Amino acid sequence: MGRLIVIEGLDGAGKRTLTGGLTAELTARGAKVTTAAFPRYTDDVHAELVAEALRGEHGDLGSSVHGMAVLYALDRRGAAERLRADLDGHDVVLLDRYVASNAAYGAARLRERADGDFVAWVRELEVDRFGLPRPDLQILLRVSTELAAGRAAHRERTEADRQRDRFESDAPLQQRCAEVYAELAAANWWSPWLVVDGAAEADFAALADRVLG
Ligand SMILES: Nc1ncnc2c1ncn2[C@@H]1O[C@H](COP(=O)(O)OP(=O)(O)O)[C@@H](O)[C@H]1O
Ligand SMILES: Cc1cn([C@H]2C[C@H](O)[C@@H](COP(=O)(O)OP(=O)(O)O)O2)c(=O)[nH]c1=O
Repeated sequence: MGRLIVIEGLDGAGKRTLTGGLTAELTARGAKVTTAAFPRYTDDVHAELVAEALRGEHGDLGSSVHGMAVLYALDRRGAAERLRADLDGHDVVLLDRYVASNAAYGAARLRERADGDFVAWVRELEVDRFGLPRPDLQILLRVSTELAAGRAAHRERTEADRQRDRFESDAPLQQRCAEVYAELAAANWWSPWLVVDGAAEADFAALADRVLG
């Protein structure tokens, strides 16, 4: 049974970059690694609906925090069987965003904290009801909202298909989201967390040690 490792953080925190670097380091050590990223915009109809709602389609769906969260959750539910198979066949499965993204972004939109009703609702839905695999480690890439926004804006200008959506360009929302993430990590919500400074160059060797337990 492989280890399920989740990378969380704001848009522009460096999750994709860390996923790539960590995969290279782990593979160089001989580990069998596979990765996935949520939302699975091109592979799942629920994630497709999320993208459309973020563009203003589907009436008031995009303004419903719970409605959007159910779609993100159904995307993961549809991936659960594949995730379990991947865990059976690999040493490490690395995920770029998972259940905690739903908790952090939804709570931030509702101006709640990590100990509020929304985060408890996400846990009941995705953990208790959908039975999604529990991560062995959740890594929070912590960066200031200014740095994350600066990186995301730069990426938006230089890479195709990396436009920020309206929530990702909302600085106060990102700030509240960062706070909920910090609280989730401090509480070791659902499983153990590791907080990493995303402003610096990542220490892939040290991280790989933690990932391999
Ligand atoms: N540790 C880092 N130091 C400097 N720049 C970084 C670092 N990590 C990522 N970046 C850059 O910041 C931008 C956003 O990174 P990315 O990995 O796409 O973030 P995310 O997946 O969290 O949205 C990219 O242009 C990337 O090259
Ligand atoms: C996976 C997930 C993402 N989100 C939010 C976080 C981001 O604002 C947004 C999109 O995720 P993101 O990973 O930033 O996708 P991309 O950069 O490819 O557009 O969705 C949730 O609210 N709940 C979730 O479960």
